[in-house]
Amino acid sequence: MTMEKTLWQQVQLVRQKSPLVHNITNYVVMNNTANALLAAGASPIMAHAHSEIKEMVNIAHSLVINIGTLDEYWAESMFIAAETANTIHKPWVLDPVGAGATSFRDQILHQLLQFHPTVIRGNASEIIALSKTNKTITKGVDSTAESNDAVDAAQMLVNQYNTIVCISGETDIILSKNQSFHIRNGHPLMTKVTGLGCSASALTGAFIGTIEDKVSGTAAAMSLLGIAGELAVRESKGPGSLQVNLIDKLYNITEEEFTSHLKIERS
Ligand SMILES: Nc1ncnc2c1ncn2[C@@H]1O[C@H](COP(=O)(O)OP(=O)(O)OP(=O)(O)O)[C@@H](O)[C@H]1O
Ligand SMILES: Cc1ncsc1CCO
Ligand SMILES: [Mg+2]
Repeated sequence: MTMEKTLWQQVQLVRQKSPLVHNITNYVVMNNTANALLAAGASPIMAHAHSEIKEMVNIAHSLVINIGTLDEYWAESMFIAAETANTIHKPWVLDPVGAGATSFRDQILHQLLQFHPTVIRGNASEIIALSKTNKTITKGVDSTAESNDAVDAAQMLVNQYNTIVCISGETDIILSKNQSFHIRNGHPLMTKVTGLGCSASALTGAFIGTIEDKVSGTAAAMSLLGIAGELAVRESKGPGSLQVNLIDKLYNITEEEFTSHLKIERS
């Protein structure tokens, strides 16, 4: 089977299985993230109360931890969730929003890494900062580096934490121990809608909660968002309509659209 077909089958599998994705994410993107998951066929739940975290991780198919609007209470929620996921082998995604911006973020991220995220998805600045907390170049939550600059940093994270790393940007680069993907879909206007990286992480959660091959699942999730994004841009007047059109495209995308627009290389 071609890679295009395989990844499309995974998109369909998420629609059929409708995985429950437990998100501990930030206040900015909760709504868009839940809508992106629903549009792709998954079932989102946002929950962070300490009293319910363990049960929620147990019933969910996957967990997504996003430190965007971190505070002390939520940090503890994240530790409980990540520890539970690691213990019961539930796949989980770490989105290190704003890594390197403050020592608080870096400290929490360092602790979360000890629970071996299945996938880490961040922009290039965040991945670099995550690997070298002593030399930070993150400026807020937007990337100031290119995906390529972050490859060495990502490789280090892959080896040290036995994880998959996805560096998002103009090219999405997915690295694991034995294979890598470069995906050249998406559109620059996507950086003008808040939280599309967060949606990428959440979709990755839905796919790794459904698909056994976590690297391929990550590639399918990133391909879906990139293609849906570039097709949605064609129907948009600016970031406002893009946000809405992207949700529609995640829901409506056809096999023909997916397979004919996919720009992916595997190595
Ligand atoms: N310059 C670009 N050209 C084409 N597509 C892009 C570009 N930048 C981002 N994208 C698309 O947007 C997606 C989200 O990636 P991005 O790196 O912007 O996330 P992020 O910085 O974490 O965003 P946020 O923190 O706002 O959620 C990428 O996977 C890609 O499809
Ligand atoms: C703008 C912003 N600030 C904290 S989280 C977030 C959403 C993008 O990650
Ligand atoms: Mg981000």
